Amino acid sequence: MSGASGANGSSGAASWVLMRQDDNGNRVEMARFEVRAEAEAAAAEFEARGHKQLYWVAPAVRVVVGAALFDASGLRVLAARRSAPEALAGRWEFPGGKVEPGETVSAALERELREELGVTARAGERLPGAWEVRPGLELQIWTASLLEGDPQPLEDHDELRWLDASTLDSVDWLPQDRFALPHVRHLL
Ligand SMILES: Nc1nc2c([nH]c(=O)n2[C@H]2C[C@H](O)[C@@H](COP(=O)(O)OP(=O)(O)OP(=O)(O)O)O2)c(=O)[nH]1
Repeated sequence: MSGASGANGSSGAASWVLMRQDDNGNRVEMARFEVRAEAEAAAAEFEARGHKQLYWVAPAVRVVVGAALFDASGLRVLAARRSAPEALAGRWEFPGGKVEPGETVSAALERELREELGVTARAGERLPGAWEVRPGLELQIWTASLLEGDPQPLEDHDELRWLDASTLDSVDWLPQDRFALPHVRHLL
């Protein structure tokens, strides 16, 4: 299958996935492709073998993980104000970033918090929901606990603010993040 980058997506450019659903309704990602026609050809090849599985091609979705980072008391969560790009500057978000190919979401969260805020944090659980940032990019929010360090706006942000249940709505959140606020509030 030329053009495939393997089930773990070793190529950052791969943007089409070949999916399979078996008799029990289980869906698995079989391979990733950079070129849609190659993914379609692979799907047709499998279909032609006449097994009972279903094969189809779908756009690969890349995850952006946002961290609902709680302080030691568990009563405050960190919001970060973006400094770039221009279209998003001034809006508030949960610190985080894109999951790299082959990286787990928890590892990406911990890496982004180290890079962006200079802290050591441990990823917790995923909150319900997923929101499209733009086609092919999906935002998930995960909880995180601060283990070490005092968060600083080292990259991508120009201000940080700890918010509690009474101030959670006081900043101008990015639209996708607003959907996650009820779940975050529930934990405060
Ligand atoms: N990090 C983060 N990004 C968000 C949130 N909500 C939201 O819409 N976004 C958008 C903003 C960006 O378009 C995109 C994430 O990009 P990013 O710039 O944070 O990712 P990154 O650190 O991996 O950046 P890069 O390496 O690709 O430059 O998702 C959020 O809560 N956290």
